[in-house]
Amino acid sequence: MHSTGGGYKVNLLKEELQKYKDDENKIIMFTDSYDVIINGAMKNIIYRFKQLEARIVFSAESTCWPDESLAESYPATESKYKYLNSGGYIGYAADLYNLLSTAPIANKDDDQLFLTKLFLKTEIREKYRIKLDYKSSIFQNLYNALDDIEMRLDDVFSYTENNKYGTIPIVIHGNGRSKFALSTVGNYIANSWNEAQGCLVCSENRLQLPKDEDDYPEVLLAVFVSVPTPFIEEFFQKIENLDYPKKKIHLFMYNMVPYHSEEVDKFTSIAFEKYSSLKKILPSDKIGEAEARKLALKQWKVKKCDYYFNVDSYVHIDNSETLKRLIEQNRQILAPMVVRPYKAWSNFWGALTKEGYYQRSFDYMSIGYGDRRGVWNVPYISSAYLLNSTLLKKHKPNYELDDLDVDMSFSKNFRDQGVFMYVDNTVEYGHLIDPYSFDVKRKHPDMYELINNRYDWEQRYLHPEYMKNLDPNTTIAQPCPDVYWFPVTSPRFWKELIEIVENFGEWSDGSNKDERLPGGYENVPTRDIHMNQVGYERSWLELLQQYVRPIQEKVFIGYFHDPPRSLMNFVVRYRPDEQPLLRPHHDSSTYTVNLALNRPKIDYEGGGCKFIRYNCSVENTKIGWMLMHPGRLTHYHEGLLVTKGTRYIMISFVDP
Ligand SMILES: O=C(O)CCC(=O)C(=O)O
Ligand SMILES: [Fe+2]
Repeated sequence: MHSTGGGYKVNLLKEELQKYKDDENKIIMFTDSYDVIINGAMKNIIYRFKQLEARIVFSAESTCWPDESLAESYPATESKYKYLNSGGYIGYAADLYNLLSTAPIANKDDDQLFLTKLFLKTEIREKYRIKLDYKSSIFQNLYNALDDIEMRLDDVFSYTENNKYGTIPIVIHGNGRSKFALSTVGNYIANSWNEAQGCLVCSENRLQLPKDEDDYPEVLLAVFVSVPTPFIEEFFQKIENLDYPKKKIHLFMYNMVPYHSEEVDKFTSIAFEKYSSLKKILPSDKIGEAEARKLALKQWKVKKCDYYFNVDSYVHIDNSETLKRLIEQNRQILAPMVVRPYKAWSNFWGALTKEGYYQRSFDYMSIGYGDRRGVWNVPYISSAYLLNSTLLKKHKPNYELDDLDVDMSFSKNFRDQGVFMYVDNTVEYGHLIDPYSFDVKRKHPDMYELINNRYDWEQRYLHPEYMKNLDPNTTIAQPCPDVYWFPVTSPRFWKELIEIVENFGEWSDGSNKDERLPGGYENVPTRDIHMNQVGYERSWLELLQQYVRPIQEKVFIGYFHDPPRSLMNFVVRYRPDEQPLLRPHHDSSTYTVNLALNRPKIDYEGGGCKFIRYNCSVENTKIGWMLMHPGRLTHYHEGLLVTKGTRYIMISFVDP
């Protein structure tokens, strides 16, 4: 407002001041409004004004604007905030009226320039005892001052402290390019959030969904599969689980990844009957993402839906209440906060660099980790968000701004229009998948996601009972002396691991000659496929480190080796007509792990592992359960004869 048009503010104020032009005791404060937050009581403002011993006080800032050349005419001061800012001032009515009447100002003129020129005239300055608020006792202009201020949160009152001058300013002004900093501060001050009660504004202006589901607002649910995404089955399952009447949802399904066609079809063929309508864009339609997003918005209008709920394929909506809660929160643009588990990557930014890219805000981690909960005004959201159709009256989403990608365009478009975007972490809504290194050329690529998407990998591939192993009260089973036995992987893991190796298919020939080994010789050969042949070595070693090592430390006490080292990790295949058994031997390992990948008496007959020194065999091996035993000296062992079918096991020689 400082540029053309600021003069209008002065003229309006002057007109209003007419009423009090002779009042020498009435105190009047003027502030801008759309970029100002007042965080304190009137009596405190008056108290501080009186302490400044002036008739008129202007707010001060560190940049001389709009006419830099006036800087040298300013009175000398130690303060960093040397220059007048016209966004806030306070004074006695009569003095203010007379000051503003000293000279005329056109509506289109710059108010800051006008007031600066008055201030710079010594006789006027002295006549009205005009001072600048050098220490931000009342006014804090945020531009170029963000390093001077710090958010202070206490049990009842949140405030910004000016560290440079030890003051607690009351009128906070997001001047110039500090608008987003003001929004950040505004998440806390003016009774928005405090330490004791958390978010105070979250319960304001909420919307109550109707009792009868038939009266629920209609939602355009736009699902975007734009990149190959791990754990897409679970993604669709969670969409399906959303607790919202499907007949009130119009579905827009965009898929541009041929690999996901099957899952998308599976989902939409069921969705087709349940949802109010379905529009589907397939890879063969050859429609780019930005274009598709435009079509989705169009569909929103065609179907006249009250809301637009965007969910990208790498957002798992774990909380089935999400859609309802977002609607109830009643904002124009609201994103459920989602974060990559164990990482700091989320679907919002707390602050922006000058160039408009990501910057970590002072509260980013507290919000991301959920230490602070609320509904936060932020400069960037993506991936999952609810738009209210009231937005469309004045504003249009735009996914194609300048050369920016769709997400950057989306947020920048609203920032530029001054529309606030919020992210909600009042509860857990879900989490983000990291699609970055997902390689769909592999067989069962999700199996390879232990490192990048550990949380989801565990949900799908870790044995449901695994965690119990770690409970100090759980004794690990010991079918033979110093042979431990525990569940590690889920049924799906063994099924897919077998399919990975069988799909690869290049089983060793079972002879002593083995080109895959450094010496080229295997003393006790098996028919096997090594994990490095199917690209699974890194994942498997991670599995050993994350899930096997803790149990090793529990049962073989005093032995620590982190990470476990293992050069030989392989799936063994026993068949009556191929290699049906393995003769007695020692392993070249400190300890060996032996994971059963299929079921005795169902998938094969015979088989098992016998520990000769103890005359003890484990034949009733359990799928997904792992045997762990010392490799040498005491645990001389053999693989027992398989008489029918195929037996698969996964072996590692740990710390050879
Ligand atoms: O068949 C078994 O369970 C034992 C396999 C084994 O000892 C090995 O591969 O070294
Ligand atoms: Fe062995």
